[in-house]
Amino acid sequence: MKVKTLDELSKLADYSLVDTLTPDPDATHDGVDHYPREVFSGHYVPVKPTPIENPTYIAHSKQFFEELGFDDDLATSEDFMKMFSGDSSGFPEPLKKQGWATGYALSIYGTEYYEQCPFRTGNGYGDGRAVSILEAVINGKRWEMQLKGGGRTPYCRGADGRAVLRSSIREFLAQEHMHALGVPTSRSLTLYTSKTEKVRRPWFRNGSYSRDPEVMIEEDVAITTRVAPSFLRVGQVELFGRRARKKEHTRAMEELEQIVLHVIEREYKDEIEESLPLEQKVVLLAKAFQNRLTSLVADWIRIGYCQGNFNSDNTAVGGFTLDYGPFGFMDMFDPRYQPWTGGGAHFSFLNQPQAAERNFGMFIAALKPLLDADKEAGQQLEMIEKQFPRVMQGKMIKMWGAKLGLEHFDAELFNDLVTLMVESSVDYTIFFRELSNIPEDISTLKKSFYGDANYNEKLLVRWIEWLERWKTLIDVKTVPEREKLSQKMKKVNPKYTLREWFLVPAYQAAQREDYTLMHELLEVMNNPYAELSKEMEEKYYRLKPDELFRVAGISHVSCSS
Ligand SMILES: Nc1ncnc2c1ncn2[C@@H]1O[C@H](COP(=O)(O)OP(=O)(O)OP(=O)(O)O)[C@@H](O)[C@H]1O
Ligand SMILES: [Mg+2]
Repeated sequence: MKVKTLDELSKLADYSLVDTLTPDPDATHDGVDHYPREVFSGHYVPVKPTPIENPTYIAHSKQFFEELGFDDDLATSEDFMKMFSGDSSGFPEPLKKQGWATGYALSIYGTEYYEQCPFRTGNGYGDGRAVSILEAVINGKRWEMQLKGGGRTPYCRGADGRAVLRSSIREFLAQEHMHALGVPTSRSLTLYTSKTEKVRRPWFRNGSYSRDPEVMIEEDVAITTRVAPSFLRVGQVELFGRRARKKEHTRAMEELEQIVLHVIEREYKDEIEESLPLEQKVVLLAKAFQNRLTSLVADWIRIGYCQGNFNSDNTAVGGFTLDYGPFGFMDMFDPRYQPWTGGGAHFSFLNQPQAAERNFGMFIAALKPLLDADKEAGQQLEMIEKQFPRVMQGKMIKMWGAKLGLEHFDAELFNDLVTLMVESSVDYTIFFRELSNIPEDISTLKKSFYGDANYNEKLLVRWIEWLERWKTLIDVKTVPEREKLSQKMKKVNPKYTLREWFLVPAYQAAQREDYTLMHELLEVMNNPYAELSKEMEEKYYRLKPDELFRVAGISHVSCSS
């Protein structure tokens, strides 16, 4: 039975888990709480979303609707549209008219920060424009639904609480693409925009090469609803860990314990036995999260994804991708690829394992106060922390092995490949996809070369030698064996990734109310491993045109909101 109406959807609401948490004792009763203020305690602030004006439908994820059992017509029905564009006035029972926003702490590459909060205490930092409005159990699975751009909360830090159409389209498409790539992620439900409500954002002049934004532009606002088992972040656990460590208030330790048990219930229920004592649960949680986080980062690298802003508050404790802000899918292979001008080298492409380790370290630090009385558990936690590089390395080796179709990873072959890829300026996606065809010679691999590598005899000779060595290692003797390996490699080496220069014309057209490109991208990027039509191949399986390199807003972004 499909969910066809908001009434039917409301029957699936189940706030029983969020209701076990502690609301901010200073919160207003009506949820009208839209100015920056310090929130000293509690796990969330009840807050009403602010609807966008005259919401217009742009897209919903058909695939995700199908998975949830939602009828497609729901996405354009009046009351559903109202709900997911921020208007809670007409909600049927038992839906809550107030949503909730959560506070979190920030650390960047393993250092605690407080300055990002207007009060310099960390008490004003959290979901500034993300408002959760529903927790529902659908076909036995619990989902939280969150409006991004749903208006100001006490954590808005003076900003407008909105997301613009440009960034919302990027996020909407990227989430579904990531899922199709087989990488854990929050999902996209719907995307609505307003043609009358606008906000101003710093941006670049057309065709500019500037690293920093040069002008203020006016943009349409939009709301994407994202969906996940929870939106718990490392930064959130950190907030309570810091408060407990500093004994900031009498309930600080209790609130930390509550949030940690909540994390287990929401994200690790199947892996951690309910009846265990708290200390053991904490140790198992650390281990389980380490396992997920390391797999996630290896997956990002497999598909050429750089998160750009991999702070602890952008790290989901459930171990999935969250916050599609200044992200990017790499074109030309560069170990130091970083699409965000504000991001720095520590969050660059091949440094993501190290950044993950730092975030993991902050997670461990947040858990520590709970183990003060149990020395042995404390030591186990430290052991787990120390194991991070080894676990991460293991996942990386497995991933590179799979990308190369090798049973046993060969470090020398791999290192030589990285050197060659850098020296030849190779398109990351096209190279591995072409290699997955197990080519006779290097002629098809050359499709992935940018620049002059094609005319560099010495380099070509090295490529020929490298390919020969690779072939001896993959050891396929018969045609069926070769076909089998090729198919296997094509399942880990996508043909299509959501490059920024595909996104730009799609959101530009959307600003003119032309959504064809956006829908085409949704279709193509939902099938990233497939062989699609010749037309799609010519459009989306090709090198980035020369003239788009270094162009602001295409090769790098400054602001994502
Ligand atoms: N327009 C805005 N209004 C209010 N708060 C904002 C706005 N833009 C960003 N923020 C807040 O700034 C902080 C850091 O920004 P970041 O880009 O990580 O967040 P985001 O893209 O809004 O977040 P996320 O996807 O992680 O919820 C977040 O707390 C976010 O809520
Ligand atoms: Mg964020």
